[in-house]
Amino acid sequence: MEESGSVKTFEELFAELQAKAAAGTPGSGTVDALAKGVHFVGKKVVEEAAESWMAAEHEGPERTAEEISQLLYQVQVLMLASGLELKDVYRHL
Ligand SMILES: N=c1c2ncn([C@@H]3O[C@H](COP(=O)(O)OP(=O)(O)OP(=O)(O)O)[C@@H](O)[C@H]3O)c2ncn1[C@@H]1O[C@H](COP(=O)(O)O)[C@@H](O)[C@H]1O
Repeated sequence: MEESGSVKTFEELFAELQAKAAAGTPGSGTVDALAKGVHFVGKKVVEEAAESWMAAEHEGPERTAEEISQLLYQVQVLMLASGLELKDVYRHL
């Protein structure tokens, strides 16, 4: 599964989402999700976790990677919705 072109890292994505949340960027799905709140975002996390599991069992590595990327995104939105930064999570690793 070689990646061509530019690759966004976990840290880069979080910085991008933080900036959009702080600016309230119009048209941002992240800003919209944050406005809906923790309950809405939490359900998205569970949904993407389930889809990652199903992809891993039935759909192969490429689809699994795609679903996991969405799970990582939703987890980051949940961090923002909870007022957390990456360092708050990393200190538990
Ligand atoms: N990586 C992601 C990402 N992964 C998933 N998603 C969102 O999560 C949703 C879930 O994907 P699905 O295909 O499961 O969604 P769906 O079932 O078709 O649609 P839903 O009903 O669940 O919305 C997508 O519709 C996106 O809204 C993401 N939205 C944004 N990003 C990244 O976040 C950055 C900021 O995005 P904006 O805030 O929208 O500018 C972008 O540059 C992207 O790199």
